[in-house]
Amino acid sequence: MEFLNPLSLFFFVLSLLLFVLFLRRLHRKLRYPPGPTGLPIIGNMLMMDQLTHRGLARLATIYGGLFHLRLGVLHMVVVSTPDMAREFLQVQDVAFANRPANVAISYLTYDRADMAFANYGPFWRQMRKICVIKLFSRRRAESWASVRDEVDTLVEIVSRKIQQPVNIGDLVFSLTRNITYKAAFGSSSHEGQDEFVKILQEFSKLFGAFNIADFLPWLGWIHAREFNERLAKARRDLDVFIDSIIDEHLEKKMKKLKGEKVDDEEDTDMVDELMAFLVDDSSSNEFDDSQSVLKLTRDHIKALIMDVMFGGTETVASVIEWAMAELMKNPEELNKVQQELTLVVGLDRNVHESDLENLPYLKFVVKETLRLHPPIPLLLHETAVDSSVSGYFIPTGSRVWINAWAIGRDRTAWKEPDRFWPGRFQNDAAPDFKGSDFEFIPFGSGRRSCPGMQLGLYACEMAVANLVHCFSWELPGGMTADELDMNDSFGLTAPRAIRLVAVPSLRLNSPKEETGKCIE
Ligand code: HEM
Repeated sequence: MEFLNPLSLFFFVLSLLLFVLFLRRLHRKLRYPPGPTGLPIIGNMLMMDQLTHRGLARLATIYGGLFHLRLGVLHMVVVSTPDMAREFLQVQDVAFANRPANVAISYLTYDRADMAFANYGPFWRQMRKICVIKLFSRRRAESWASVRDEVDTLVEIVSRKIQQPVNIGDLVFSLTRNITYKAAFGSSSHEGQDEFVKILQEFSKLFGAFNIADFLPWLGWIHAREFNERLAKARRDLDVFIDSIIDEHLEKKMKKLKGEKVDDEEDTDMVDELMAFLVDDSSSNEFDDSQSVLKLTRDHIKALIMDVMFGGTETVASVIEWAMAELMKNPEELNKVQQELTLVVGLDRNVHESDLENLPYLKFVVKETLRLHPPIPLLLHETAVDSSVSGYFIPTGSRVWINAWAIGRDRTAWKEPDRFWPGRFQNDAAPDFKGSDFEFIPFGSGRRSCPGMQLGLYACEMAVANLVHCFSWELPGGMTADELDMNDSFGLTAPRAIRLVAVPSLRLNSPKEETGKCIE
């Protein structure tokens, strides 16, 4: 046979050898970062239960500050040190500025018609500009006023529960829901809030639900019908809810144009701001790069409102609850903040916005809380192009998880990293969270960093300041500080696993008799 001809055999073996050498070179060139060995096809999917901020921090102690996992068809790299974070968020940030989205997220954001899940590019840039200028800026007084109003209401509620156990966690979660709801839809539509909260909860569950189609698309038929029906229902519910609010706003706008009288003439909410960009719904969601002014459809408005609700609710509530828990756990720190408040504000009124700039220790407490308990512990990015970091290959479409929680506790960057020690920020050289100190990135850094930082900080500082200034707090049932549970739970955010309950007593001199509200 021709095959057995010695010359042919020689060439066959030679080409095989060359091919193997080529593959080995290619493999060496395309070396993924180190990581645990996976199984064929499913890769490291059996390790799914370890993919929390704590689990990934443990894996980083074995595989290093940059490691690789494969989850079915997905490549995933995990970043756990400040230096690596700088590489991804600053040195090569354009390559890593996309956002990953699973099947549920794509569907529920109207095919990424929002800002938080839009990929980096002209559409995202325009959306971000609108959000920063129109929704979150300091000039948009209504968003900030809603913080003040709701914090006043919080103080009033607690004043009615003196010497009774108060579920601080529940209270601050409804505080931040009220703030964002009011800022988004205006005070007049407060009644529909319970219904909207249910829609949000279902969205949140669906965002995080395990769906095999995300990892092994050819097995997507498993549970597909049931899952897709749930997705469709959730989006329908949101459509009905926000469409009716948009219609109300359109009606109000028409009346104003005709010179008719409308309620809340002066108030503008986020829907009002976004409606200035609304075009006829029959136009598609597609973004035309040449557009100089962004035109929004109803779907864009719905998706953006959901960004605000998700971005601004759990994050802020989680920081307030953790700050209060750390202060209860560390009474000497609580004492220091209260002394500062007494000195600056006095004991005859509650804390005003203008006081905040004179309350450095309060700000250190919020910073230290953000370091130990960043509400978004994992920053989720995606690679836009094939990239190389520290000589390792990271293919297009890889999930990049930046462990802000682990980085905030990095032993090489922080002294006594597990201790709640706000005084560490007293030093002028201490890191700041504005995005250029990569050991402290609770708001992210670079292009995809948080656009709501100022508003979020303001809400955290106002709430914590007023809670500790207007009241003294004790743990319930004789519980000691050492017994207070400090475990967190894991999802897109990392709130306390067990809600904080504490007993308030009045701290200020003269509460108003009829309402119990602190005197102004
Ligand atoms: C203490 C409060 C807050 C913290 C710690 C926080 C943290 C973060 C983080 C870590 C990111 C992702 C950064 C990245 O991927 O690199 C983010 C993004 C975002 N945040 Fe916040 N956030 C807070 C408050 C808010 C508020 C109040 C709003 C809105 C009202 C908001 C809206 C958003 C949006 C829309 C994004 C997506 C930005 C984009 O993808 O371009 N956040 N935030």
